[in-house]
Amino acid sequence: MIEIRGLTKTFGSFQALKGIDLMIPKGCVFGFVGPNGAGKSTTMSILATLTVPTAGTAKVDGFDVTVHPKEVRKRIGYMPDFFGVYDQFKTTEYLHFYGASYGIPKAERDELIPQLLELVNLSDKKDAYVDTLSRGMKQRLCLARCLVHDPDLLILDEPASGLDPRARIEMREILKELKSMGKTIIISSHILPELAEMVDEIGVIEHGQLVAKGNIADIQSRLRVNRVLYIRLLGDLEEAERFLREQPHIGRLMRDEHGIHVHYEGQDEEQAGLIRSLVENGFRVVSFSEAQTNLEDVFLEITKGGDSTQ
Ligand SMILES: Nc1ncnc2c1ncn2[C@@H]1O[C@H](COP(=O)(O)OP(=O)(O)OP(=O)(O)O)[C@@H](O)[C@H]1O
Repeated sequence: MIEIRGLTKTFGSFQALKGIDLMIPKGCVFGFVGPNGAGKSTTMSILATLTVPTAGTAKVDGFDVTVHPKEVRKRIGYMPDFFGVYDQFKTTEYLHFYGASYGIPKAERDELIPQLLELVNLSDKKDAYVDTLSRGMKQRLCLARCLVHDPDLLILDEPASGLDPRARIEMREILKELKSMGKTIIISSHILPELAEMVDEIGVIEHGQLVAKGNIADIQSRLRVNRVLYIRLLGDLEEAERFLREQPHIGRLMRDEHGIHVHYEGQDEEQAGLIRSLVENGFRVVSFSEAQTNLEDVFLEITKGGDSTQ
């Protein structure tokens, strides 16, 4: 559905995108993550045909965004990271306005708009003025607007930004429903653990370069994100800590009242050996557990710079 090759964008002498390659298959929900200013919005704006790339190509469903922008626009719904001001409109009028600009006849819109309002849980606000809606409601209305012409691809720039936890959950549920309708979705966000629950793949962008791509488990194993072990022990914890420091693959250690948190760089085999040597050396191990690393850890690991991203 999306085919990006060598995409570059410069603003004056500043290179916002430095040759991005990215393929996103049909039906995929793709999470685009990266720190502020990394180039997410610029990439999305190019896909939405609103920004012209300096070099490289971007295609949507086979159509090049610069050569066939009209074909691209028919196939995409774009939600920017700001909400335009249309405060004189009621929600229904707002959707009619967008529907009409896509050339959808009035009779069709009359049928479609209540369905869209229902999909985004705004049926009870159909006669409300847009400026009286809460931020979460405006975001959902904006999403409904993107769907008015039934596009195959949704480009959503930070749709959950500024929403409270309940509104974020509502947004997530709507996105799940859109996924089940077969839409391809590219979504950017800083709310990484939330993204993890709904995306099939993530791409991490930093300083205008794609530094990692794949499903979260793949990226974790490729980056060898450190495991964090928690070893609960009876007896002298200080002595256990000294012993652990001398073992291979041990990173940072942190002791609490009952045990020791260990940042561990070894694999399963070595980890099994570590348990054995603790026991063989007389340490009374009560439990040995492995904390799950989450997307937040992955993100920090990737964007800390250095060779971990290569
Ligand atoms: N029109 C412009 N003129 C000059 N610089 C720009 C322009 N648009 C974007 N930039 C710069 O390009 C870089 C990438 O911006 P972009 O908005 O794509 O980042 P982002 O990853 O979406 O960040 P955020 O998460 O803060 O929205 C930034 O350094 C930004 O200042």
